[in-house]
Formats: sequence, structure tokens, C-alpha cells
Amino acid sequence: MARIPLKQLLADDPKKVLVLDGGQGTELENRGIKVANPVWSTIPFISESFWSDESSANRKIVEEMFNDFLAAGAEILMTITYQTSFKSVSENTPIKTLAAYDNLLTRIVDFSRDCIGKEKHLIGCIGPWGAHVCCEFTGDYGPNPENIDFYQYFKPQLDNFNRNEKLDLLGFETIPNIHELKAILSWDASILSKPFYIGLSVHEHGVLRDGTTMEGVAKVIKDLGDKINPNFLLLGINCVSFNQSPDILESLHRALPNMPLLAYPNSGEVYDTEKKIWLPNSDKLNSWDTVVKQYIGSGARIIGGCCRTTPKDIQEISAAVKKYT
Ligand code: MET
Ligand SMILES: [Zn+2]
Repeated sequence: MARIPLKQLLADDPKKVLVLDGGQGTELENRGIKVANPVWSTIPFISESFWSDESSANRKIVEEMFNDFLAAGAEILMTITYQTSFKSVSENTPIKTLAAYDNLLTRIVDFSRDCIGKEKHLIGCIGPWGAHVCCEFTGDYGPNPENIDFYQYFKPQLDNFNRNEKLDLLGFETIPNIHELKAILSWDASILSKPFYIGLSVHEHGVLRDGTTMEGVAKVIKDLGDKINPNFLLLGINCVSFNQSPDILESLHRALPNMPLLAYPNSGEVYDTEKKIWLPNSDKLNSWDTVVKQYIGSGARIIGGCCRTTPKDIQEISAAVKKYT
């Protein structure tokens, strides 16, 4: 295999910082794919013509998006599978059986690998439990979040991704609730057999969306001690406020000084949940150059962008990573 396993890559060169791609769902939307539906950015992959017709318009859009992120300097990219859990897909699309679902995931990973080539690292993206009920930004998982069977929810996607050699890393993204974090971290290497990271959905005031402090998050990890799954490679934040993200990452670093971190915030625009539109943020405090410098100072090893970030953002991130490493 041409690619160095990520665990080794991060350990061998303690200064190496990998540039991640940008916000794929919103970027597909920018490029004309209508993603407003229950499976969000999974939608182009649901129609058979995406697979049968190599000149399909959506196929071209997705290929071009990957190309543009690569040209901007992305070294590690994600599959577009944020809202592709078996529950979301089987309840909202004609794909109903586990066999058909496995076929869908395998096709998406194959296609993504073909788009990025053999050299780049590929992340199997896994959205949070909250994504299928749209509460990843409130963290409100109902009155008994401790009783949610998170494993049952994630299992079909995990089983498929675990056995796919084309994926280098699994990414649990936008995790807003401490019970979900605890559940993921309770799974051993027989359940999570590939390297993985967890991206937290953090409020601009610096707490997990459900109110847990970063010290509280750190305690869960410290309490696991050496029982922690050896495949747990990085912890970080995603889909968080651009302005607050350096401070949030720093607080995570203070609480867990030896943990490799990752950060991929939003563009700086702000989502108006009532009007369902993105508003420009006239108070954008910093440039990517400044925030990337701060992330690296706080132990970030993977840096990219989440919602509304484009190849232009990735280009700026890439330049800053080169400058500060
Ligand atoms: N990686 C995902 C995407 O941009 C993250 C979404 S956060 C709501 O498609
Ligand atoms: Zn996002």
C-alpha cells in the first residue's frame, strides 16, 4: 500500500499536520445539488443513474468537488456519508435491505477512492446519532440519552467501513452529547477495528452542545485509562464557530495535553435556523492564517473546514499549515 498508516505517520513525524478537505454537503449545494432532504448530501448517490451513467451531471459535480479540494492542497479527504446511516437511508430512500445498503456504501467508498487516487488518505465519515433527528446542534437527545442504543444505530455503517481497505480512518463527526461520546469510547477494537477520530459539536461558549465542559469530556477519556481503544487516534471539534474555535481547541488541549487534536470549523458565516439561510458574519475576527497558527500551537494534527468552507478556504489553510510546520 502506498499510503503510510495514519497512526504511524502521526507518530513518526510529530510536526506533521495534515490538511483536510472542506464542507462537502454545503459545497455540493453551492454547485447545484439540492441537498435539502432527510439524507442530505447522500442524495446524489441514491439515484441509479449516478452509477450507471458516467456522464451524469451529479457525478461530474462530485468529481469536480474532490478535484478542487485536492488542487487546494487537501491531503486527507472524506466520503460524503454524513447522513448515510442504515436508519436514515432505509427509512427515507428505496434502499431497504442491509445488502442493498452495503452495496451503496461500498460504491461510495470505491468512487471516492477513485476520485482522490491511491496516495491520499480517505476518511469514512459517520455523522452523529442526532443527525437523523436533526439535533446535532442542540445536543438534546431526549429525556434518557443513556438508554439510546447507539451501537445498534451505528453498527451497519461501522461493519461496512471497518472491512473496507480503501478507508484509512473513520471519522465520527459533530458529536453533541456526552452519552454518545461515552458509547463510542466504550467500544473496543473488535467493534471499532480501524483508526478513528471523534469531532465534537461544541457551543460557541465552549461547552459540548449538551452543556458538558471540556474538562468533563476529558474526564471520560482519562477515566478509561489504558482500557481506551488503541484505534482512538484523535479528538477534536468540527462544525463549530470559526471565531471561537481557537479558544475551544485550546481548552481541549489544556484538559488533554497529550491527545492529538483535529479542528475543522465552519466558514465564519452563521446559520439562521428559522429562515434556513446562511448569513455573512461581519464580525469574522481572524484569518485562517491566525486560527491555523493557534490550532497548531494547541496540538492540532489535522486541520480543515466544515460547513460553508470551500476550496478557497482549504487553499488558505494549506498555505498556513506550510508556514507554521
Ligand atoms: N463532513 C460533513 C460535510 O460537510 C460535515 C457536516 S457537519 C453538519 O458534509
Ligand atoms: Zn458542518
